Amino acid sequence: MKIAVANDHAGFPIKEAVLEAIKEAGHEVIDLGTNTPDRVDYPDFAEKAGRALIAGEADRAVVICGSGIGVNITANKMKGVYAGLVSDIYSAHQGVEHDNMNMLCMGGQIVGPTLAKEIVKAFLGASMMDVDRYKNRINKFKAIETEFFK
Ligand SMILES: O=C(CO)[C@H](O)[C@H](O)[C@H](O)COP(=O)(O)O
Repeated sequence: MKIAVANDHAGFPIKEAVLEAIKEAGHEVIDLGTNTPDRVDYPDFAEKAGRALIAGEADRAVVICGSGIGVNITANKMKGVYAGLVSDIYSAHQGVEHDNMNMLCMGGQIVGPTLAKEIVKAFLGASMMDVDRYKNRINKFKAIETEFFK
């Protein structure tokens, strides 16, 4: 898969670990920055990753800020982006399996590089489960998205 990666200055410290995890799992990185510790604004980077998903340039995205909250809020304003704020391995795969999460958000000030790698690998290794009740719930949140976002 092609995986978009975007982060602000506070996500930068775990970025290298995230890139390593994606490559080790056999996927291609689309690096959307930032690539220095200089202060930037997280919405600009969450937006880049969301646009890459919506345009079909990326299959999934990993986005990092300090807490993960700013990028998570921003990304979920974009129709077609289903972002989850994750700091544990179970949620990293369950979010895909049950909820079709296509963007993983993490906090670079919350999650260390070793855990971040495991989270990314769990996210990328997961697929949406073919279970009617999960699909039905997704259809329900997409109906809400259609009503409120357009
Ligand atoms: O965590 C964040 C938003 O949820 C950001 O990454 C920043 O770390 C946070 O807003 C603090 O910003 P600062 O410019 O580094 O003080």
